[in-house]
Amino acid sequence: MSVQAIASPVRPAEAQPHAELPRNEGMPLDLGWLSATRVNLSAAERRVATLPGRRSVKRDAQAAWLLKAVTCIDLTTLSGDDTEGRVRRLCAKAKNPVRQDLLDAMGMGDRHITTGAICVYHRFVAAAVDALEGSGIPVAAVSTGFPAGLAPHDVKLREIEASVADGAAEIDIVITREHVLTGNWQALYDEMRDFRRACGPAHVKAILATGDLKTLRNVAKASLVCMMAGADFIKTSTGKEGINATPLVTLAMLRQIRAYHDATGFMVGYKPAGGISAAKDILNYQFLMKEELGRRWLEPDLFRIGASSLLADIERQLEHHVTGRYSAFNRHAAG
Ligand SMILES: O=C[C@H](O)COP(=O)(O)O
Repeated sequence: MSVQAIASPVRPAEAQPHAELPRNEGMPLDLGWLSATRVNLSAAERRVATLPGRRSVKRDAQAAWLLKAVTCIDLTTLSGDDTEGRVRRLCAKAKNPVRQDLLDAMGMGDRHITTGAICVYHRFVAAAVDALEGSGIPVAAVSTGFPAGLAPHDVKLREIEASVADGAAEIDIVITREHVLTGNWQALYDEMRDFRRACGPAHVKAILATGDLKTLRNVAKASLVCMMAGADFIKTSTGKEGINATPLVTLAMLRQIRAYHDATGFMVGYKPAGGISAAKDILNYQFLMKEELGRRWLEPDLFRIGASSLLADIERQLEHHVTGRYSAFNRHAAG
């Protein structure tokens, strides 16, 4: 079977793969639901431990999954030494994330594969919007005092508004971890509600910074509160915590997305981010998404991968798939 046959869900970027989903409108804060929320740690660990052994895909199937992953990457640069030049180079890579000769060899040369988005600091939103004009690739901005999220609340709201005014279609906000660590769910709900309102038409991804939240139960509750307050996506990490995205934390968050969908009918997206740099690792996240939430959640409107260096390894794996040889990492500088 060819990559093309397997990867047929990888559609041209300009086409709408599915009817636009209704946005998560949120719901009143339900403290009873929260206090009943539990995570069975040992069962979750067992579930995650069996994942790589049970689902290994090879050759054409693996190439198809990896191409699908490319379409879900929020290609990211979030460094103190970022420059407009670096952001523009990243945008060029987002438009052509995989070499044309490799795509042609896989029968995917006409699919106009792009990354899901570009993710940058507010300062670079306007330049990224300009560089991506006509491509259909959205710009995501990390606002709200990223990565600590400890700026004054009104300053965070102004930052969101400024990013939207500059053309950001998606805003990745960071929550105040203290609200979770002190169990102040009302404060977290109110904060998230305000962020959602400030985003207006821009979609909002709530970064939980799971590595700071101490327990999986806290992660599960914070996920629920952010969804109740209207988050379009929940996202694991800023990439700056000591522990970033993991399959275990993913499982805890996906189970809450499922529970929220069962209760409200709203489909909320998921974004693992931080420390995901190996192609083989992203396959596990994709399998978890498919098994826990279903095929629909593999599309870029419900699944994003926050990563600054994953694309380089995916391209290397695809080159190996096509040519039988691995190239050096320095041949894949961007992404
Ligand atoms: O949101 C995305 C992350 O900041 C990217 O983290 P990374 O540089 O570890 O891939």
